[in-house]
Parts: sequence; structure tokens; C-alpha cells
Amino acid sequence: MTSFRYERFATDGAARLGRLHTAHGAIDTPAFMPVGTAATVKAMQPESVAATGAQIVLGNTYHLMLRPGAERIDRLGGLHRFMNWSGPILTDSGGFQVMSLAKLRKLDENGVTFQSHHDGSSHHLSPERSMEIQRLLGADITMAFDECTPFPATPAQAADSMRLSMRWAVRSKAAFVERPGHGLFGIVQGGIYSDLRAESARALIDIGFDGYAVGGLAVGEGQEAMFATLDATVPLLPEDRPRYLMGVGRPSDIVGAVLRGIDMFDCVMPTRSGRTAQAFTRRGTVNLRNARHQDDPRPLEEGCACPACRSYSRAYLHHLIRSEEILGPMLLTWHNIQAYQDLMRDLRAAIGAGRVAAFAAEAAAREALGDI
Ligand SMILES: CNc1nc2c(CC[C@H]3O[C@@H](OC)[C@@H]4OC(C)(C)O[C@@H]43)c3nc(N)[nH]c(=O)c3cc2[nH]1
Repeated sequence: MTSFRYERFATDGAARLGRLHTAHGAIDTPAFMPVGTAATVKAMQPESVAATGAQIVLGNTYHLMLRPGAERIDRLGGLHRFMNWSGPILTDSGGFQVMSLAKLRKLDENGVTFQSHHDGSSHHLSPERSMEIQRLLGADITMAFDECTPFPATPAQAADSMRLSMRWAVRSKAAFVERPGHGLFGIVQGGIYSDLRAESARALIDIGFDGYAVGGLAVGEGQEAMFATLDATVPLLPEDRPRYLMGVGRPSDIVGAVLRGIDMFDCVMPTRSGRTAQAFTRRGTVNLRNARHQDDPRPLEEGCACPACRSYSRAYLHHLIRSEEILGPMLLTWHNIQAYQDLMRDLRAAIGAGRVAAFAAEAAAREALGDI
């Protein structure tokens, strides 16, 4: 049986080239994890997700506990079987979504009680229940149950919130059922305050986790404050464990975070944007609803291997969007996930070649050109 382990092959500054081994396969890092909130990467079949080069997808405790229910997915063979994804799955622990989606929430030391945003039914999440749900789902990577500190927060608010998450981290670790190839990640909190981030990192290292996520970011603080918080946090994390920056981000966010030592990312942007006619290209984002595309025979992006760029023109993609045809969001979602996987592939190659800083500068220059 595979043991859960992280291999590091090369470093380039703070950036790392590595591989994470799990029960359902390996993940080359730095990696981007497509978001599959309700057991599907929206508008894509699993075969298509795999064809982009993605090796791991995200699921979520909050969404799946409400519908169809964790026990039901377990009875049906677990999340891998249910969604027909044979690769690794990481599930978020649910705290973030409760605070952003649920109604009538009551948070106390034990956990959070809330009403479903679907039907108003009452539910409870605690570190113990979150670990049980993620085990029932069969997640290869389980996230500790935490509170994502809202932004902005005063130092006192951020300290209280972080220390609650650290007490919940102890309970998450105690409730986590060790299985070969399955790992548990702790989540660093502390807002934008370096001293609180250091306290949180130390607390998690003392508990001991298989990986360390940086939470509480990509919540409106802006890129500069996010990078400053990473500068204060990532160097404190163990070098022999993967680092996961939650909810990030745009391509420039990802490049800057890789340069600061982050290995794993998730973000709804490529999938959500694919459904709103926004395409990610090396020359920035392109809005395919714009009439300037209606006679353009060129592919969306030269050299992209996705079906949208291989077989269709910008004029056709524009037509599908204007006609509100389902194929539009399908093709643009595939392209965006492909674009993110290509960025990660290029970043991994640049780190391996010791030229990641030059690559970052080239990528920023290309993006600044804007679409033609
Ligand atoms: C967008 N900015 C952002 N997202 C964050 C997340 C959630 C990440 C989850 O939310 C979705 O991205 C919006 C993804 O799809 C599912 C599958 C629902 O899970 C992913 C966080 N999660 C936890 N547990 N703790 C955090 O401090 C935290 C911080 C975040 N900042």
C-alpha cells in the first residue's frame, strides 16, 4: 500500500519541484486542483478533466453532507466511485463554506450549527463530524476543521479566531483515522498579522500534520497583503511537507505564490469564468461575449491543445456564448482548466531548469500585452 509521502526533486529559490504520493496516485507539484464542489468539476466529464493533465480534484464536506449526504455516498462506494474519478481527491473541511453559504449559523467552541441553504434543515459541523464525513467520502487528503477568519479583522479578532482553529486542529488530528496513503493537512490562520501567523504555524507543527495549508487568504485582502503574509508564513513551515494555498487564484497570484514556496492551489476561477465567457490566455483574459470576436477565424489561443483551440474559431465560441448554447461553457471551461494545467506544467519545468524567476517575468510581460 502506498504510504502518504512528499518527494522534493529540486528547488529554485523558495520554489520547489516535487511529487505527492497518495492512495489514489501521485500529484506533481506545484499543482492546480480543479474544484469539484458537488462531486463534479462543473461542465466537465472526469475523462476530460484528466485529459487536461489535472491529477487531483477537490470535493467539499459542506456541500456533500447536505446533498446527497456523506453516509449515502459511503453506501454507494465512496466519492471516487460516485463521481468516477480514480485519482486523488482532496476535500475541504466545510468551515469556510458554512460561513459563506449557510443561513442562521451559531458558532461555539464545539463547532458550528447551521441551516442548509437548500431547504433550511438544521445541521452541525465539528472537528469530529468533519473528519468522519471526509472519511466517509474517502478523501485522500483531509483538511482540518477550521474557521476561515473574515477579512478585515482586528488583531484581537484574528487572534481569537486563529486560536479557536488551533484548538479545532488538535481535535481534528485526534479524530482523524490513519490509513495508508491518506493524509491530514493543518490550516494556518492569523489574518494578515505576521506574529499570529507564526504562532499558528508553530502550533500546527507541534501537533504534526502531513501537509500545511495557508488559510484565511484570498478573502479580499489583495495580492500585496497576500504575498506579504506568505513571506511571513511559508518559511516557518516544514520543508519536507507540501504547502497548499487555499482558494488561490488568478495566474499571477499562483506564479507569485510558487515563487514563495507554495506547492498546491485550488480556485473556482477557471471553472466559474468558463461559465461566464471569460477565457484565460497567456495574454490575459478574453471576454468572448465581446462582439469584436464575431468574425475572428483564429483559435482562442495559438498552441493550446484543448478542443476549443484545436477545432473551433473565436467566432464560433462567440456565437455559442451569444446563443447561450451549453457547448459554450463546456468548451471554455475545458480551455480554462487546460490553461491552468499548462501554467503549472511550465512552472514545474522552469523550477527543474532553475529559471523560475525568469519564467515569472516572461509570463507577466506576456499577460501585460493584452489580447489582440
Ligand atoms: C476563494 N478564497 C478562499 N477559499 C478558501 C477556502 C475554501 C476553499 C474551498 O472553497 C472553494 O473555493 C472558493 C473551493 O471549492 C470547495 C471544493 C468548496 O472547496 C474549496 C478555505 N477553506 C478553509 N477550510 N479554510 C480557509 O481558511 C479557506 C480560505 C479560503 N479562501
